[in-house]
Amino acid sequence: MPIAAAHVSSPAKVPTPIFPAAEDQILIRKVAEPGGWLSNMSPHPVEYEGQKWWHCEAMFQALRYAANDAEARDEIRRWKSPMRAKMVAKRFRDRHVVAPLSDADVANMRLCLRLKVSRHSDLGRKLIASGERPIVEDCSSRGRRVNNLFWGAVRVPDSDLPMGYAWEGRNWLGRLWMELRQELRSQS
Ligand SMILES: Nc1c(N[C@@H]2O[C@H](COP(=O)(O)O)[C@@H](O)[C@H]2O)[nH]c(=O)[nH]c1=O
Repeated sequence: MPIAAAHVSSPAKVPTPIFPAAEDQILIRKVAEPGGWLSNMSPHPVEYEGQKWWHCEAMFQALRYAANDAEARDEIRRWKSPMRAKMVAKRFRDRHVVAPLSDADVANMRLCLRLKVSRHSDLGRKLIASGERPIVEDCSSRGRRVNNLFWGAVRVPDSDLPMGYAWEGRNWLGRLWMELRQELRSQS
């Protein structure tokens, strides 16, 4: 699927959703933690249009740059450390053709997750085996920043709820994983 150069748009100015925490939820936090295989920082290489990426994070960050912006894309692709790739990507941010947190950014994230499970079939099986468990990128320790509230969610204490807290955030990463799980299940 070719990636069209997308155009800069801002995320919709609508209130951030609040949703319940569930006892059986899978949390995406650090790679070494149980849900870490769902993180874009996990060491699962992906391939796209003949190029190999060490992890989804680098590919995702690079897709914000034009396909012919070799300087940005190649520099991001060099780094085996996902945090390093993410930080290096920021150097070129004035050349973004895909605006962070835009619809095109979400579409790119969807593509990264698909490539990850298509190359690592064990992850696809693990995803299906997770049944209906909600998947949430837990960004609580990183604070209420706009990107955290977009890709993930943060805990909001609420002593009236069974878990003692709810989530605030759009949780796009978790939602895209749940969408892919549904799709894989319907194909299996
Ligand atoms: N910001 C962050 C993580 N969040 C990840 O960063 C990506 C979004 O990048 P951006 O929109 O540029 O902030 C996306 O993969 C999201 O899941 N993860 C981490 O371990 N540590 C971080 O500090």
